[in-house]
Amino acid sequence: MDRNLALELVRVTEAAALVSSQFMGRGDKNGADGAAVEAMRRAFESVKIKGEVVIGEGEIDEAPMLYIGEKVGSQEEGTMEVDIAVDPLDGTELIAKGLPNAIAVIAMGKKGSLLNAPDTYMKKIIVGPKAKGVIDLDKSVEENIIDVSKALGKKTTQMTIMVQDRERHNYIFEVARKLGCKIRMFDAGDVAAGIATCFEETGVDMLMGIGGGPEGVITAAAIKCMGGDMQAQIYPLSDEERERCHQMGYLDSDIEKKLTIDDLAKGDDLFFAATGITEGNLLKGVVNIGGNKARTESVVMRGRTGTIRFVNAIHNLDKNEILIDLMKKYNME
Ligand SMILES: O=P(O)(O)OC[C@H]1O[C@](O)(COP(=O)(O)O)[C@@H](O)[C@@H]1O
Repeated sequence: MDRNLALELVRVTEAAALVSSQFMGRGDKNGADGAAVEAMRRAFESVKIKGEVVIGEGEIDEAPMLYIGEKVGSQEEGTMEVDIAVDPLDGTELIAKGLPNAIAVIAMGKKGSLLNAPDTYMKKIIVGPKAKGVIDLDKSVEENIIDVSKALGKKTTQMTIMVQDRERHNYIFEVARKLGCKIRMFDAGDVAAGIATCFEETGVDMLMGIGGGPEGVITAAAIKCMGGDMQAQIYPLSDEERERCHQMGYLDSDIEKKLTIDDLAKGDDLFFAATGITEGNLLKGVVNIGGNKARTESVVMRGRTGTIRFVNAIHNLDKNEILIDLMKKYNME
């Protein structure tokens, strides 16, 4: 895949971010999510690919748009066949409350490259390039922290670990505190949190914990593009989630399996794009700059070359048809 499709994808994440940002602080996470999905779906129409959604908004009977199996992109003959993983709004609670780190995000890869993960929880461990090859989900939390600290040439007291602020992570907090690590808790949005491990300026050395499975696959594509490392395990937290895995053809033995970054996102024909919706660690949020214009910041990655681009854009909201149509639909003109 020679074309840098990620540069086309950024227009799609920008559309979702611009639209969902209009819902900031309105306490309406479903409205924000629905609008982001619709904006992303519409923006995809102009991307010249034969895409199929492998990670999306749910099964066909659960989601009207961007459902698993939906064909997206122009679908023209001769265009590339690709797997698409979308999260039009990662951090629905964040946008509803106007909190940091909500993003619109897409990962894309050659057909068959992205794991068709069930919409259940997933255990994850993620590090940047310097600690590639040392993480192992079969090891204890303590061993992983110590091995990563050695790879980074840091004492454990100099390490910063990103962990979602949930009771289910108490075992991680306990060990990390015993080793004297700093912990950066986040409330939601583990794609943005995972990616932070690969940008040294964020100060984040690793992420550990149990988050969304779909988000795990999307994160893996980005981590692969940046040369970092990730391991995961599908981790149903209820009988209902386990049943969902079975319905998707996952046996109990598959659920137990340790997934490497290559199991999550195969090869290097991978693309990733994310646009900030609310102000974040890595990306600025959508900012209205007056004159009915808004500025967005996005990051775009390509697996084959490992190029990472930050894209700043100024959008003329009077000419943005997707935004205009959706604001009418949601009575937010
Ligand atoms: O403990 P929770 O809230 O179920 O969190 C798990 C997942 O929820 C999120 O924080 C946000 O998900 P939504 O955008 O669907 O609300 C994900 O990034 C994360 O993987």
